[in-house]
Amino acid sequence: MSLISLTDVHAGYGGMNILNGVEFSLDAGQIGVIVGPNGAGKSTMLKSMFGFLNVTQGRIEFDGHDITNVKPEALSRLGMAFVPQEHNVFRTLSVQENLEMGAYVRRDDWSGLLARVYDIFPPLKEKRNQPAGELSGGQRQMVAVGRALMIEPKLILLDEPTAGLSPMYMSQIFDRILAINATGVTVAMVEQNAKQALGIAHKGYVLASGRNRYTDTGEALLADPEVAKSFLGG
Ligand SMILES: Nc1ncnc2c1ncn2[C@@H]1O[C@H](COP(=O)(O)OP(=O)(O)OP(=O)(O)O)[C@@H](O)[C@H]1O
Repeated sequence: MSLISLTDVHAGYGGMNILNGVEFSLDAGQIGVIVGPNGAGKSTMLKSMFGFLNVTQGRIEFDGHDITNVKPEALSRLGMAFVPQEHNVFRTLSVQENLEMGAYVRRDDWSGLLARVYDIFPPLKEKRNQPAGELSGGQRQMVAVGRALMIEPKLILLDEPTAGLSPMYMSQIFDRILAINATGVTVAMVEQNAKQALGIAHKGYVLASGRNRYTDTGEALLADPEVAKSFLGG
Protein backbone atom coordinates (compact mmCIF):
# COMPACT_ATOMS: atom_id res chain seq x y z
CA MET A 1 0.00 0.00 0.00
CA SER A 2 1.24 3.48 -0.81
CA LEU A 3 2.29 5.75 2.03
CA ILE A 4 1.28 8.80 -0.01
CA SER A 5 -0.87 8.95 -3.11
CA LEU A 6 -2.40 11.66 -5.25
CA THR A 7 -5.18 10.58 -7.57
CA ASP A 8 -6.45 12.90 -10.31
CA VAL A 9 -5.54 15.99 -8.26
CA HIS A 10 -6.64 19.37 -9.53
CA ALA A 11 -5.45 22.32 -7.47
CA GLY A 12 -4.20 25.85 -7.76
CA TYR A 13 -4.25 29.35 -6.39
CA GLY A 14 -7.28 31.58 -6.06
CA GLY A 15 -9.60 29.64 -8.35
CA MET A 16 -6.99 29.13 -11.08
CA ASN A 17 -5.95 25.51 -11.45
CA ILE A 18 -2.24 24.80 -11.86
CA LEU A 19 -2.46 21.03 -11.42
CA ASN A 20 -4.76 19.47 -13.98
CA GLY A 21 -5.30 15.94 -12.71
CA VAL A 22 -1.90 14.76 -11.48
CA GLU A 23 -1.01 11.34 -10.11
CA PHE A 24 1.76 10.57 -7.63
CA SER A 25 2.48 7.76 -5.23
CA LEU A 26 5.26 6.44 -3.07
CA ASP A 27 5.55 3.32 -0.97
CA ALA A 28 7.02 3.61 2.50
CA GLY A 29 10.80 3.80 2.31
CA GLN A 30 11.02 5.22 -1.21
CA ILE A 31 12.55 8.41 -2.56
CA GLY A 32 10.35 10.15 -5.13
CA VAL A 33 11.65 13.00 -7.26
CA ILE A 34 9.53 15.50 -9.19
CA VAL A 35 11.24 17.29 -12.07
CA GLY A 36 10.12 19.38 -15.02
CA PRO A 37 10.43 22.84 -16.55
CA ASN A 38 9.87 26.10 -14.66
CA GLY A 39 6.24 26.67 -13.92
CA ALA A 40 5.30 23.01 -14.49
CA GLY A 41 3.62 22.87 -11.10
CA LYS A 42 6.26 20.87 -9.22
CA SER A 43 6.21 23.00 -6.06
CA THR A 44 2.46 23.29 -6.33
CA MET A 45 2.20 19.49 -6.29
CA LEU A 46 4.33 19.29 -3.15
CA LYS A 47 2.33 22.09 -1.51
CA SER A 48 -0.93 20.33 -2.34
CA MET A 49 0.30 17.33 -0.33
CA PHE A 50 0.92 19.54 2.69
CA GLY A 51 -2.46 21.23 2.64
CA PHE A 52 -1.22 24.64 1.48
CA LEU A 53 -3.73 25.02 -1.31
CA ASN A 54 -7.21 24.11 -2.23
CA VAL A 55 -7.66 20.78 -3.96
CA THR A 56 -10.71 21.27 -6.18
CA GLN A 57 -10.93 17.72 -7.50
CA GLY A 58 -9.25 14.39 -6.76
CA ARG A 59 -7.96 12.71 -3.65
CA ILE A 60 -4.80 12.67 -1.55
CA GLU A 61 -4.15 9.83 0.89
CA PHE A 62 -1.41 9.52 3.48
CA ASP A 63 -0.76 6.50 5.63
CA GLY A 64 -4.30 5.22 5.20
CA HIS A 65 -6.02 8.58 5.81
CA ASP A 66 -7.86 10.74 3.30
CA ILE A 67 -5.93 14.00 3.72
CA THR A 68 -7.43 15.95 0.84
CA ASN A 69 -7.51 19.59 2.04
CA VAL A 70 -6.34 18.64 5.53
CA LYS A 71 -4.32 21.48 7.08
CA PRO A 72 -0.54 21.40 7.67
CA GLU A 73 -0.72 21.22 11.49
CA ALA A 74 -2.85 18.09 11.36
CA LEU A 75 -0.51 16.60 8.77
CA SER A 76 2.48 17.19 11.08
CA ARG A 77 0.71 15.18 13.73
CA LEU A 78 0.17 12.37 11.23
CA GLY A 79 3.90 12.33 10.48
CA MET A 80 4.39 14.51 7.44
CA ALA A 81 7.02 17.26 7.36
CA PHE A 82 7.58 19.98 4.78
CA VAL A 83 10.79 21.90 4.12
CA PRO A 84 10.13 25.00 2.01
CA GLN A 85 12.66 26.23 -0.50
CA GLU A 86 13.30 29.59 1.15
CA HIS A 87 13.03 31.30 4.51
CA ASN A 88 13.25 27.90 6.12
CA VAL A 89 15.38 28.75 9.16
CA PHE A 90 15.10 31.29 11.98
CA ARG A 91 18.23 33.25 11.20
CA THR A 92 18.69 34.92 14.57
CA LEU A 93 18.19 31.72 16.55
CA SER A 94 21.05 29.32 17.11
CA VAL A 95 21.27 26.07 15.20
CA GLN A 96 20.17 24.15 18.27
CA GLU A 97 17.26 26.49 18.94
CA ASN A 98 16.13 25.97 15.36
CA LEU A 99 16.18 22.22 15.84
CA GLU A 100 14.36 22.52 19.16
CA MET A 101 11.65 24.56 17.42
CA GLY A 102 11.05 21.50 15.24
CA ALA A 103 10.16 19.49 18.33
CA TYR A 104 7.52 21.94 19.55
CA VAL A 105 4.68 19.53 18.88
CA ARG A 106 6.35 16.77 20.92
CA ARG A 107 5.47 16.09 24.52
CA ASP A 108 8.04 13.33 25.04
CA ASP A 109 11.78 13.48 25.72
CA TRP A 110 13.37 14.22 22.36
CA SER A 111 17.00 14.69 23.47
CA GLY A 112 17.97 11.42 21.78
CA LEU A 113 16.45 12.68 18.58
CA LEU A 114 18.60 15.81 18.64
CA ALA A 115 21.66 13.56 18.87
CA ARG A 116 20.42 11.57 15.86
CA VAL A 117 20.01 14.76 13.82
CA TYR A 118 23.57 15.77 14.75
CA ASP A 119 24.75 12.32 13.65
CA ILE A 120 23.20 12.88 10.25
CA PHE A 121 24.57 16.45 10.00
CA PRO A 122 27.87 16.58 11.95
CA PRO A 123 28.63 20.20 10.90
CA LEU A 124 25.51 21.30 12.78
CA LYS A 125 26.80 19.86 16.04
CA GLU A 126 29.97 21.91 15.73
CA LYS A 127 27.95 25.06 15.04
CA ARG A 128 25.09 24.38 17.41
CA ASN A 129 25.47 27.65 19.31
CA GLN A 130 25.92 29.84 16.24
CA PRO A 131 23.02 31.85 14.78
CA ALA A 132 21.62 29.95 11.78
CA GLY A 133 21.84 33.12 9.68
CA GLU A 134 25.65 32.99 9.89
CA LEU A 135 25.90 29.55 8.30
CA SER A 136 26.59 28.80 4.64
CA GLY A 137 23.63 28.09 2.36
CA GLY A 138 24.28 24.36 2.46
CA GLN A 139 24.47 24.32 6.24
CA ARG A 140 21.28 26.35 6.55
CA GLN A 141 19.60 23.76 4.36
CA MET A 142 20.84 21.11 6.79
CA VAL A 143 19.26 23.05 9.66
CA ALA A 144 15.95 23.23 7.79
CA VAL A 145 15.95 19.52 7.05
CA GLY A 146 17.16 18.71 10.57
CA ARG A 147 14.32 20.72 12.07
CA ALA A 148 11.81 18.75 9.99
CA LEU A 149 13.35 15.50 11.24
CA MET A 150 12.59 16.53 14.84
CA ILE A 151 8.99 15.38 14.44
CA GLU A 152 10.27 11.93 13.33
CA PRO A 153 8.31 12.16 10.09
CA LYS A 154 7.24 9.13 8.10
CA LEU A 155 7.36 11.35 5.02
CA ILE A 156 9.49 14.43 4.43
CA LEU A 157 8.67 16.82 1.58
CA LEU A 158 11.66 18.79 0.27
CA ASP A 159 11.18 21.74 -2.10
CA GLU A 160 14.39 22.17 -4.09
CA PRO A 161 16.77 21.35 -1.24
CA THR A 162 19.87 22.09 -3.35
CA ALA A 163 18.67 25.38 -4.89
CA GLY A 164 21.51 27.86 -5.11
CA LEU A 165 24.11 25.52 -3.63
CA SER A 166 27.60 24.88 -4.99
CA PRO A 167 28.18 21.44 -6.58
CA MET A 168 30.04 20.33 -3.46
CA TYR A 169 27.15 21.20 -1.13
CA MET A 170 24.68 19.80 -3.61
CA SER A 171 26.39 16.38 -3.48
CA GLN A 172 26.51 16.57 0.31
CA ILE A 173 22.79 17.28 0.53
CA PHE A 174 21.92 14.42 -1.83
CA ASP A 175 24.17 12.15 0.22
CA ARG A 176 22.41 13.21 3.45
CA ILE A 177 19.00 12.66 1.83
CA LEU A 178 20.11 9.08 1.14
CA ALA A 179 21.23 8.78 4.77
CA ILE A 180 17.85 10.04 6.01
CA ASN A 181 16.04 7.64 3.68
CA ALA A 182 18.21 4.79 5.01
CA THR A 183 16.71 5.42 8.46
CA GLY A 184 13.30 4.56 6.98
CA VAL A 185 11.99 8.05 6.17
CA THR A 186 10.13 8.30 2.86
CA VAL A 187 11.23 11.31 0.81
CA ALA A 188 9.31 13.31 -1.81
CA MET A 189 11.30 16.12 -3.37
CA VAL A 190 11.20 18.69 -6.13
CA GLU A 191 14.52 19.35 -7.82
CA GLN A 192 15.99 21.56 -10.53
CA ASN A 193 19.16 19.47 -10.55
CA ALA A 194 17.18 16.79 -12.30
CA LYS A 195 19.94 14.39 -13.32
CA GLN A 196 21.49 14.17 -9.88
CA ALA A 197 18.13 13.92 -8.16
CA LEU A 198 16.82 11.19 -10.48
CA GLY A 199 20.07 9.36 -9.73
CA ILE A 200 18.84 8.76 -6.16
CA ALA A 201 15.14 8.31 -6.99
CA HIS A 202 13.24 5.06 -6.66
CA LYS A 203 10.47 6.83 -8.56
CA GLY A 204 10.72 9.85 -10.82
CA TYR A 205 7.94 12.09 -12.05
CA VAL A 206 8.33 14.46 -14.98
CA LEU A 207 5.64 17.14 -14.89
CA ALA A 208 4.81 19.65 -17.60
CA SER A 209 1.95 22.16 -17.65
CA GLY A 210 0.41 20.71 -14.52
CA ARG A 211 0.21 17.19 -15.93
CA ASN A 212 2.25 13.99 -15.63
CA ARG A 213 4.49 13.53 -18.67
CA TYR A 214 6.68 10.58 -17.64
CA THR A 215 6.69 8.33 -14.58
CA ASP A 216 9.23 5.58 -14.05
CA THR A 217 12.17 4.61 -11.88
CA GLY A 218 14.82 7.33 -11.68
CA GLU A 219 17.18 5.05 -13.56
CA ALA A 220 14.74 4.41 -16.42
CA LEU A 221 13.97 8.12 -16.81
CA LEU A 222 17.68 8.93 -16.96
CA ALA A 223 18.12 6.31 -19.69
CA ASP A 224 15.12 7.50 -21.75
CA PRO A 225 16.39 9.57 -24.72
CA GLU A 226 13.09 11.46 -25.03
CA VAL A 227 13.21 12.52 -21.38
CA ALA A 228 16.88 13.41 -21.67
CA LYS A 229 16.32 15.51 -24.79
CA SER A 230 13.27 17.42 -23.57
CA PHE A 231 13.81 17.67 -19.81
CA LEU A 232 17.39 16.90 -18.80
CA GLY A 233 19.31 19.16 -21.15
CA GLY A 234 20.26 16.39 -23.60
N1 LIG B 1 1.28 31.66 -4.48
C1 LIG B 1 0.92 31.64 -5.78
N2 LIG B 1 -0.12 32.36 -6.21
C2 LIG B 1 -0.48 32.34 -7.52
N3 LIG B 1 0.16 31.62 -8.47
C3 LIG B 1 1.22 30.89 -8.09
C4 LIG B 1 1.66 30.87 -6.73
N4 LIG B 1 2.74 30.04 -6.66
C5 LIG B 1 2.95 29.59 -7.91
N5 LIG B 1 2.05 30.10 -8.77
C6 LIG B 1 1.97 29.80 -10.22
O1 LIG B 1 1.78 28.42 -10.39
C7 LIG B 1 2.51 27.94 -11.52
C8 LIG B 1 3.35 26.74 -11.11
O2 LIG B 1 4.28 27.16 -10.13
P1 LIG B 1 5.20 26.15 -9.34
O3 LIG B 1 6.00 26.93 -8.37
O4 LIG B 1 4.42 25.00 -8.86
O5 LIG B 1 6.11 25.63 -10.53
P2 LIG B 1 7.43 24.78 -10.47
O6 LIG B 1 7.26 23.65 -11.45
O7 LIG B 1 7.78 24.42 -9.08
O8 LIG B 1 8.44 25.80 -11.10
P3 LIG B 1 9.85 26.36 -10.64
O9 LIG B 1 10.82 25.32 -11.09
O10 LIG B 1 9.95 27.61 -11.45
O11 LIG B 1 9.81 26.57 -9.17
C9 LIG B 1 3.30 29.12 -12.04
O12 LIG B 1 2.63 29.63 -13.15
C10 LIG B 1 3.27 30.12 -10.91
O13 LIG B 1 3.28 31.42 -11.38
